[in-house]
Amino acid sequence: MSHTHNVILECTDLSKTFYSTEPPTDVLDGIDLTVGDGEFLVVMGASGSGKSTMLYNISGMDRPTGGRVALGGKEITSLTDAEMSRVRLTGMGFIFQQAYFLKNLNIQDNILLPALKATPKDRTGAVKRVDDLMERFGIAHIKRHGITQISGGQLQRASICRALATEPAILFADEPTGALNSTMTAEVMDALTSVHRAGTTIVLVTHDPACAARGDRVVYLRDGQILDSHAMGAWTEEGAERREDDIFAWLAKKGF
Ligand SMILES: Nc1ncnc2c1ncn2[C@@H]1O[C@H](COP(=O)(O)OP(=O)(O)OP(=O)(O)O)[C@@H](O)[C@H]1O
Repeated sequence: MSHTHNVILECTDLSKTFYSTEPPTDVLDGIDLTVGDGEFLVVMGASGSGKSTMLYNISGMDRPTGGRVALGGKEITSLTDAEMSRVRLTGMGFIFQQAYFLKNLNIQDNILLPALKATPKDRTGAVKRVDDLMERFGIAHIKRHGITQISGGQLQRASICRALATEPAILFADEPTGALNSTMTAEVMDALTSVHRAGTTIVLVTHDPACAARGDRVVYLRDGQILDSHAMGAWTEEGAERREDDIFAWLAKKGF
């Protein structure tokens, strides 16, 4: 984390055990993590190292077995389910490998849903925010399309619009380019770089060093622990290739 950043998210001694298995599965084992306000943090690690589980537990989608998580200085681990839902709806945005959109609504109405839920009395404001976002991410012309009528890259940019329409302080992304070809991956990563430059904090889980190169810092997970952290400074198009090589070399040393 850059020293100029204030802390937005802080996890202390976070652990997660699944008791649904016999024997129980320890997945997160004493995670200490600080994310700076406005930081673009990348989470990497081998398959099964606990990346998704960590993302779900730091974002209140799941409840850790131990430890605490504070968002903006406020502990969220002890909130009720209803309080937690409200924090997720108004303070956080989420994107996943698959866009969870409703088939019977067009793209614009899908993007509008969470924004209307967050501010039901301000439909005009929500529509304006959504229109501006769709314009900014190059999908305004397909707003009346159905979700099966657009490309995977457009669908993921729509997911980004939906996540940002509530103006969250932090955006969590779990392998958002995992199902995309390299052209669409670049489109989505350009969108995330723009989101980051506009000041939103991002936590991105990815397997792809080219995507990781967009971040300010990469943490590496192994067996549910943060093994190492690699600070990179701000991404530029000119420096992209060198950063990617640098991440490759860093990962190779960990046997990735
Ligand atoms: N609900 C669950 N019940 C039991 N075990 C689980 C559950 N969810 C995840 N796990 C286990 O936790 C471990 C970490 O899973 P997780 O999905 O967090 O890893 P990951 O690093 O994101 O992997 P990938 O890169 O393959 O997505 C795996 O061994 C997985 O089987």
